[in-house]
Amino acid sequence: MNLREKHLIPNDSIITIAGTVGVGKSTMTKALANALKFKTSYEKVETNPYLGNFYNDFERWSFHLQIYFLAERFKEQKKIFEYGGGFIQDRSIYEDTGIFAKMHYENGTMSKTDYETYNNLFEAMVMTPYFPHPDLLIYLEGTFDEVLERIQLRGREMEKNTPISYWEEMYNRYENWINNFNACPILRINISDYDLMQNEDSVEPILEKIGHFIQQSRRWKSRKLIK
Ligand SMILES: Nc1ncnc2c1ncn2[C@@H]1O[C@H](COP(=O)(O)OP(=O)(O)O)[C@@H](O)[C@H]1O
Ligand SMILES: Nc1ncnc2c1ncn2[C@H]1C[C@H](O)[C@@H](COP(=O)(O)O)O1
Repeated sequence: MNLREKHLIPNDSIITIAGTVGVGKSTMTKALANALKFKTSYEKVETNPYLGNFYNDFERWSFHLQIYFLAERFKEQKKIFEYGGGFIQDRSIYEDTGIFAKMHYENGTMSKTDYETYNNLFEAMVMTPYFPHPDLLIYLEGTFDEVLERIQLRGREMEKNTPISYWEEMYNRYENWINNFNACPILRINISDYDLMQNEDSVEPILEKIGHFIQQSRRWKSRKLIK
């Protein structure tokens, strides 16, 4: 029996990993996909044509970057839908609007008109049959110092050169966002409770929780359909 069967995780599940920059989403995506033999949907950083410019000049590039991310994520959503699930997704589409676009608008680095255009597009895209809401959103959390250390260690120059206050504001916004999030079920995991770098088996307790959560939420959904 494989790990997916052992933990009763349906093979059409869609699991999305959320959390602030550097917290460990890509690393978790890879570990879960390996353990479950699921496909992955990554956020591509190296090939993003706007990201470097954006970090040099938020005001000039924030709208372009949001549109780019939205298009990329929508293509990924479509792919997940066409495959019929069985995916681990590195970052949710909800974070683009709920964290990044909002933060830049509220800080004056995205204009009101651009923000409204972006939000209208987002709403129109999410209201389509191509948009499967995940079975589960895994929210990774740690202390701000841990997150900052990981950003420094990973060493992307554009992120290292960004003021610490930017990461601190994002960290606080994430806390607030997750406390009010209700688009799909959430599993919160503290990054000090596992260590995928030292011990790959530390993913197993997480699989157990995932299985439990998805079983519960699918039962709840089917009861809602019967009613
Ligand atoms: N469980 C972990 N223990 C220690 N370091 C980790 C762990 N997960 C990720 N890291 C490290 O933290 C940094 C950021 O991780 P990454 O997965 O790229 O984060 P994200 O995708 O959330 O930006 C990387 O250098 C990665 O090797
Ligand atoms: N929607 C976004 N707006 C601005 N910046 C974003 C958005 N989504 C991701 N990013 C940035 C943040 C990081 O520099 C890279 C990759 O994020 P990570 O959390 O490391 O996967 O893209």
